Amino acid sequence: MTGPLAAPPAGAVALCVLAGGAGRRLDGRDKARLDLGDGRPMLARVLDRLAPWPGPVLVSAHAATDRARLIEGVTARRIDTVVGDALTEPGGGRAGPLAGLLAALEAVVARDAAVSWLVSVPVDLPFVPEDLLDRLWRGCAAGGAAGACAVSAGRRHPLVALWPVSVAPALRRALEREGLRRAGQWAERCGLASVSWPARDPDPFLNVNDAAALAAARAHAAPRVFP
Ligand SMILES: Nc1nc2c(ncn2[C@@H]2O[C@H](COP(=O)(O)OP(=O)(O)OP(=O)(O)O)[C@@H](O)[C@H]2O)c(=O)[nH]1
Repeated sequence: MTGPLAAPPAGAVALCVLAGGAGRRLDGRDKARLDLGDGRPMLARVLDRLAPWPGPVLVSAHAATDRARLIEGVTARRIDTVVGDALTEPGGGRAGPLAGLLAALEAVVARDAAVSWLVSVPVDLPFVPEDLLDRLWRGCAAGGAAGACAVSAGRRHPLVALWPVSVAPALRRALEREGLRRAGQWAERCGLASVSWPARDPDPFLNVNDAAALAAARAHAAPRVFP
């Protein structure tokens, strides 16, 4: 980043919601479509919390053909592009979230020269903080880093991060030639600044990975009914 700008230039930061997972710990349910009891699919919830996003909005699916299923019930939200994964495992299996991140980075590099950064957010974070871009940006600028990654309760969340789009070729090399798959390793390699969020209940990065986390998220998200 050149100079600690107080805010990103308009249109310079894309958003990518990663939604191409298999959801194995939730018996294969599509997390993007989970309703926490507030009448919205989780993808809509995440987009609502981060709206209005001041740049292109992408959703990363495993295959671009997943588009119709993914955006059903979400059409009132702004989605500029749904991208399919940039690579798969031999046989067509999922290569993991970094394959989705790469697809999004390559898509914005190819289509929009005004975009220099991209924020990735997994779709299974229904309480993602509304000040995500602001704090990641300021943490990145303050640390003189290339990008920034969210931390809560002492844990790094390598997929909740601000990336310079210029890392796309290096990410492709790492995925294809080294077989790198772990997001934490990739974040480490990019030298991202760590940006901590204050503790709160629920944790702003509560991750709906399994039945227990889904129950906890539902307890926090459902509209309260007062007698
Ligand atoms: N585009 C894309 N996104 C993925 C892929 N694998 C995981 N993700 C997304 O990355 C985020 C973190 O995924 P995980 O929780 O590790 O995996 P998951 O598939 O959602 O769940 P499990 O199968 O239970 O591990 C979620 O938002 C997923 O939708 C993939 O192969 N491609």
